[in-house]
Amino acid sequence: MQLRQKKAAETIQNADSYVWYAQSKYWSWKCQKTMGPAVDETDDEKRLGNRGVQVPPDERSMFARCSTRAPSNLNHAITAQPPALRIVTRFKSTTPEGTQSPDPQSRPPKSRLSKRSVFVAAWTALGVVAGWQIYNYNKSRRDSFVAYTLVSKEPVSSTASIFHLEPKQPYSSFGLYKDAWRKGIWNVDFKQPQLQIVRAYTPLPPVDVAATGPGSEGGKEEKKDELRFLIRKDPHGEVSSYLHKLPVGAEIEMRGPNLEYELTPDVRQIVFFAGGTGIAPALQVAHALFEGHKDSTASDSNSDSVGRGSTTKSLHILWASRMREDCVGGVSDPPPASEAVMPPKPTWSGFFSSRPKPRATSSPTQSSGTDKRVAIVEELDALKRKYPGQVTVEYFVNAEDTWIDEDAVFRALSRFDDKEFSKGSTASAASGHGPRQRERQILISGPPGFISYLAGPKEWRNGREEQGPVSRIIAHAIAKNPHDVTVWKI
Ligand SMILES: Cc1cc2nc3c(=O)[nH]c(=O)nc-3n(C[C@H](O)[C@H](O)[C@H](O)COP(=O)(O)OP(=O)(O)OC[C@H]3O[C@@H](n4cnc5c(N)ncnc54)[C@H](O)[C@@H]3O)c2cc1C
Repeated sequence: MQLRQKKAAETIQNADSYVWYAQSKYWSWKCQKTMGPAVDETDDEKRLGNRGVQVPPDERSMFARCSTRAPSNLNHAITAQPPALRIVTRFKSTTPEGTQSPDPQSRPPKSRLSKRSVFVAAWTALGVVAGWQIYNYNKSRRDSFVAYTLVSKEPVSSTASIFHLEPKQPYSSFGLYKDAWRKGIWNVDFKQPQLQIVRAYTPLPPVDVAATGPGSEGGKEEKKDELRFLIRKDPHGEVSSYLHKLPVGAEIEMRGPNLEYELTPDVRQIVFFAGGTGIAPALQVAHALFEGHKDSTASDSNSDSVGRGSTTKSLHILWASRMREDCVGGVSDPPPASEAVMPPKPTWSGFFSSRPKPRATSSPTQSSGTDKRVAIVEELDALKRKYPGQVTVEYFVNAEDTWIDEDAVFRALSRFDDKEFSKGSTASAASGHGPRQRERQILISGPPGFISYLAGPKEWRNGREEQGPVSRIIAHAIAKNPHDVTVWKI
């Protein structure tokens, strides 16, 4: 400790010597004479004058030689001194040849050090304050409602439309949303102003014009600040029926983003179970999985942080709709060629006796002949074209008696490639430990009944909604087709 203090004092002395040396040279030049120490006390007094300028003894000697004969020069000398000199030389530590280090007692190193400390502390404090202000600014933007305009409503089916919204003000929360798109699943709150109630809605990812193609049915250009939402009309629901009644041009108050699920860069394979408008989070996940972590990759935009290409990523979506009109034109991808072994039929088939008996099939894998496709199906098809073989979709339509049952989950698990890791248990799957479990995820998003039917309900604990244990169809399927996988109920 003492040694460190001594070193610091030496450094300062060296720096000071450099200053004095430079100053003596400057004043020698200015006064056209060689500098020297004051000859006696009177000379010293004269040099300092009565200006109350605090000049250390050594410094006085330098200014003085000049001022003894020409007192006006002292004035000039003090004001004309280069102001930045001391700060600049503070960082120099060598003593110029032929100069003497000043007496350390005359310039306590502590005060010099504290000046620098004060400077550094001031900048640090400024940085902290600025950071805090930015955080608060973002938080207040997130927590306060912002006015958006409903620019168009695009009917998807008799009960659902895609709402296109633009911010009323040119400033907007675009920056906040840009970050959210990269992260994973997020939503915003819409306000019903008369009742002062809010409901959450999930934005659809930006339209990829290149993938849909400007000439194609889905080739629509999206404005930078625009947000789109797939909103189902519940005739008895307060906010959804209010939104569906709004005319184009109406104002909607929105607050967000609220991040629900963060997709970490190590996630490689996802099986996504979507129920109804739960397809919106599935599209968000597709966006985050394939586009979200591109920035963090070093040289190859197709490589992740551990050097594997984005071509090793995969997403299989199982989308269940009530009616065919919600997914018109959707054609299921065939199961993978390697998938051969089907699980034994469940012995507990009567378990869901209150429900229609599930059939272990998704909707047809052949096109029905009609070219008409609803907007969401077009977007899913665009994803499949952009990431061939990596994005696959199965459609289930309850009205056509196709259900996501245990066989469907079993087959979906077979899409997790890399069989060498195909081991584990339901318990470990639910715990979410181990690198493989982070790389492979099962996500379930939809109405509470849908989540509960597939994996058991979420649970309320200490005033918070928690995941709850993974049970039912997903748990049974994992038990029969073991994979290290993490299950998330969204
Ligand atoms: C994170 C999140 C994201 C979401 N994203 C979307 C999305 O992208 N798109 C979308 O369409 N929806 C989404 N939702 C659902 C949405 O938030 C609303 O819940 C939905 O629109 C219905 O709200 P509402 O106010 O219209 O209905 P509510 O008024 O909440 O009513 C819902 C249903 O409950 C019934 N009900 C109400 N009160 C009673 C009562 N006392 N007794 C019996 N029944 C009652 C109503 O008849 C109605 O059928 C999301 C929900 C969450 C949590």
